[in-house]
Amino acid sequence: MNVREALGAYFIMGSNNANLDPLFVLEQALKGGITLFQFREKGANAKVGDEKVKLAKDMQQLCKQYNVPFIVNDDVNLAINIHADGVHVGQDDESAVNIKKNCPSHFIVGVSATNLAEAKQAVIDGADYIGVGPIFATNTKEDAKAPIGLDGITEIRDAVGDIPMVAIGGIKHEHTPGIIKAGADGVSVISAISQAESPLVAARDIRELVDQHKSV
Ligand SMILES: Cc1ncc(COP(=O)(O)OP(=O)(O)O)c(N)n1
Ligand SMILES: Cc1nc(C(=O)O)sc1CCOP(=O)(O)O
Ligand SMILES: [Mg+2]
Repeated sequence: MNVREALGAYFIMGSNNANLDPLFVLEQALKGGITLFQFREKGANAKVGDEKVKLAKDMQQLCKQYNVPFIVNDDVNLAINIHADGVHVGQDDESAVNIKKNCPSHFIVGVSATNLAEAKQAVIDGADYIGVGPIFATNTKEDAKAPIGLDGITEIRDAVGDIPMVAIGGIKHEHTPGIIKAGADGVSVISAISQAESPLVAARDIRELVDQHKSV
């Protein structure tokens, strides 16, 4: 997998993020052209145990049909057990160093960074990509840090070289050109697609802007 390309239109969702059937929403997003999907099942009433595994597998199957890589948030064991394409971990999750040590080499490990120091450390730890944010204020993640804005993206890009990097937090489709111009390889969204009147149109709008503004 070309990670930088995959980061272009990166959709994240769990059952809590959509008012409609999450599998319907995911299929709409896939039809709209998302390039990567992260299964993030957390928050109040999040599915656990067998129900979580079933939803993950159903979503993974859909992603396979559309040839879109499937990443699991936080839950490294789940990612390994269902043969996901990778895992995304934050500062309070299992360390990238451990995951890299114990997982096959094709397994993609994404790491969150909310500031320059965390971004530099993620590179040292061997992250395959970094997720930087929040760029703007967001209501989707309760424990989100203070927004770093577009300048925050550029500051991190200038310091970390060319590691694949995606921006996250409060992003709407119209932010895409500015985010890519600031130095990110793509945009990562939850509500901009999952809460949209048409997830398909929302995904398509983001994908088109990514394709217009991304140089690779
Ligand atoms: C692409 C991407 N970037 C950042 C995050 C946030 O990860 P984390 O800080 O571990 O927070 P949770 O998502 O686990 O609440 C992400 N999931 N994806
Ligand atoms: C999952 C997540 N991580 C963030 C971070 O800053 O690391 S912000 C965030 C929520 C993104 O949701 P929305 O696109 O609806 O704002
Ligand atoms: Mg996490």
